Amino acid sequence: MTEGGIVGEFLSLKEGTDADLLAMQCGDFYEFFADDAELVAEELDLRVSKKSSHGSSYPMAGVPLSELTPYLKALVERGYRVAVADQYDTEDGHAREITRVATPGTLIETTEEDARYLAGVVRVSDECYGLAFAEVTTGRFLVTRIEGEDAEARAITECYRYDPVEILPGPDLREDEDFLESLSERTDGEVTLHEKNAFAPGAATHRTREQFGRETLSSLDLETEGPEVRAAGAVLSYVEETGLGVLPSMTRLQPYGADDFVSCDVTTQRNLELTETMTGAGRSLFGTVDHTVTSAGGRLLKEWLGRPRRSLGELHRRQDSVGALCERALAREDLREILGEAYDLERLASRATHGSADAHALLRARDTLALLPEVADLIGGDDRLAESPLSGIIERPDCESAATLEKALREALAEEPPKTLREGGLITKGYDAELDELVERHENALAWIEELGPREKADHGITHLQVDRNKTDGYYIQVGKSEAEAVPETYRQVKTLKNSVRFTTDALEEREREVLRLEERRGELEYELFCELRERVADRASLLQDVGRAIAELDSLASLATHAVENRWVRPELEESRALDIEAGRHPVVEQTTEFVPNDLQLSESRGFLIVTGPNMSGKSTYMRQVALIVLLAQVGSFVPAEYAKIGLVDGIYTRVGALDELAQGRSTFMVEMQELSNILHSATEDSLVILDEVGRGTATYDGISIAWATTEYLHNEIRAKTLFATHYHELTALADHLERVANVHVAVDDEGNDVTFLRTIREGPTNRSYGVHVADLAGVPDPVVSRSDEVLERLRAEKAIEARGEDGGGASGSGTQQVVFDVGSGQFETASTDGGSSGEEADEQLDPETEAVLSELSEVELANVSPVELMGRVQEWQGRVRR
Ligand SMILES: Nc1ncnc2c1ncn2[C@@H]1O[C@H](COP(=O)(O)OP(=O)(O)OP(=O)(O)O)[C@@H](O)[C@H]1O
Repeated sequence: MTEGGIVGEFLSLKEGTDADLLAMQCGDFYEFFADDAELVAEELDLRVSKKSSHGSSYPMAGVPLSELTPYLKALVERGYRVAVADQYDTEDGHAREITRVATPGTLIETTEEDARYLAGVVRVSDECYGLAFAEVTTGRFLVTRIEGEDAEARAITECYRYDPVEILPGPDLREDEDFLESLSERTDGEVTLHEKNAFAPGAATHRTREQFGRETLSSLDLETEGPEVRAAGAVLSYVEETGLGVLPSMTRLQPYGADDFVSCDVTTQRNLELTETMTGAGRSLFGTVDHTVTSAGGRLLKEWLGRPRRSLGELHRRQDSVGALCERALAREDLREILGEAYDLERLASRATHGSADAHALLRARDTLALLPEVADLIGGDDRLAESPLSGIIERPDCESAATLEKALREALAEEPPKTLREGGLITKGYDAELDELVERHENALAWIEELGPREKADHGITHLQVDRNKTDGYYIQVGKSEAEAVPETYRQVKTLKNSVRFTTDALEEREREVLRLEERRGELEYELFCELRERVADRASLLQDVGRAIAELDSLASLATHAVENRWVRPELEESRALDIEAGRHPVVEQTTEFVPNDLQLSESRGFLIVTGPNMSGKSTYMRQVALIVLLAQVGSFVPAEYAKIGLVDGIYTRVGALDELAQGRSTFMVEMQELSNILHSATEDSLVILDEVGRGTATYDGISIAWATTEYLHNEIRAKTLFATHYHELTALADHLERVANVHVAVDDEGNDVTFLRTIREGPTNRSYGVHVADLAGVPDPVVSRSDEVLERLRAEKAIEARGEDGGGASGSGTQQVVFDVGSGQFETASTDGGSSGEEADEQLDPETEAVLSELSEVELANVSPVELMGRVQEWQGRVRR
């Protein structure tokens, strides 16, 4: 350190932290110096001034103490990690030390409704990952282990699901650029390289035990030193290191297993537009079904949509609750009205433990706790709701303790406290005897001063006299200039103004000192009492979290019920089977903006694979997504857009549809398509739902058909997953005749005359033609091109340049053209030239009679009855006849 003084102190503190910026308290301001000042000024539009220190001049930018929070938030949201150094008194002046580092994952002062997860990711081997997700604003703390061949992809999917704002990769991952790149493609999280030791098995286990209790790991069946525990330990150490003091709000370690939830990989979540649309425009599923009235409810509903469940019991519980709320419209509206008053208790709990909750925050906690009995009465007072699982939800938190805490807050807090914490006015009368006495003395002293003016006026006959107070002069008696001479001797002049003179007296000064002393003492005592109260609330963090969670759950369920009623959704029958039976199903998002044509779907043990054909734009994709979304909603516990639905539970939903966003990233569409296909073929099981839209389209036709063909066979024969496959390759429709569980459906169009009308109705069987040229016309392609396309199409149709051939060998016809036929029996393409006669149907038809006769004799030879010599003679004879 070369510089001394305040800037020297700043620079030396800065050197000791790996944060990007340092905000250092200097009296009533947090100051940034040198390069930091320039950068912060630029980012936040602050004024830069100059600070001279030890003969040099440095840029300086500052924000008042009370305004640090919004500035910190803005800097952190722009990706900076900001260290904060606070000032404290020492015997010979002040000293400063870094008390916390604000980073994306540990920013508690957020106003965003979305969860802000901090993730730890540990890799033990290619097939074993441990993950921890902590939300410092609510104290949630989840861990999971992912094992198996596709562990990496699934670990990334988990990260996508929680969309962490900050990620701490373990020691084995930080060098793996491919992994880090995938992570940054899939999430917006900042990657932070936290110290390697924090991930060490022993240290991490120790820390996790310290946080959640010694026995927690074994009671939760978590392996000591396991990868998820290592991730958890690292996250805890990071939160501690950033100095936020929110660790106490992390009260519960929640392990979860992949088997609890329906697998729904990143691609599928994006394709189905669960929480965001692919183009950024329009509504996502969440945007459509979200009617929650609290931010915690909204967060939970979003989480539910991203995490459909596999447990019939849990789903039935949610359905029963939604069902009861659907039936009781008035009670539902009352419930939503009460919940609408609730504040985010989970976040309040974190702010209390962090020490950043002010009196208004505690009042909000109090008011929200007070809603609990109201909600319980409402549910208990309605038979239908009372017998539903809703009553279990409201009884889950410890209502008695909640009432006690609410009472304590009611008895302590003043109704309209000031925003600041050190000026008094926070605590209500009757809470603390010492404070009451102080307040009384303070009020008496103030009353004495208040009465001083009228008293002096009366005693000394002065008309223009008033007693007032300001910052520089303190209390004073102000007398009009004309009467200034008439004041008694006890008055001492302190200031002369244009029209008046200010005086003080010994008695007033004494009272003033008393008032100031009492004010200071009152401020201190109230602050102490407030901090005690806040600590008491912080100690009950887990109670607040429970109540907050119950409110969020009720809100999400009421939201699902509201949407179901408003949109005539029905309760699906759920069962453990392979059935999927949907009558008059609709797309939950498209139905909001379109006169939607409902469609059915039937899948069963014997019919598990649908090939969906139909013209472009007819509605194939919409139909398939609608099916996937209905299944997903059913496994969230929601009602579904249909007249009737029976859903056999699935263990995963996999989709392969357009790849808009990947295109924007400049990757080859076909490559992406094949990677996605590969993921599906690796991950899907017999119990999964697979949606394939146009697989193989991005490459040459033959390659495309071959891949589509082989994929169908593999899904049908090996994986046996429930599948919907939309294709423009009509050749594939022939598969229905050959693969037992494959059936064809098509989207019907009415093409009477020259016009094509999309009927949007799904019918059994394959479509007989495509309507691409018509869509080109609709899209405004110039007329000459459209009419020429029509001509070319007619020719191609007449000549049947590509068509399928079944095992019976029928199907192809025509003459004089090159034929490409697909032999269903062999699964191979054959190219046949009708004049060349090398192979295929056309060649057969053109054989001359002599050759035909030879072939017929050949086929009749019974090898067992012919000697080799005789056979050679006959072959020689046949050759002679054919070669002629
Ligand atoms: N059942 C329906 N009722 C009303 N409108 C529908 C229905 N199905 C689809 N649509 C509308 O039809 C349009 C085309 O649908 P979609 O994209 O599903 O067609 P597609 O057959 O998959 O097209 P392509 O083959 O070109 O990908 C969309 O705008 C959609 O909103």
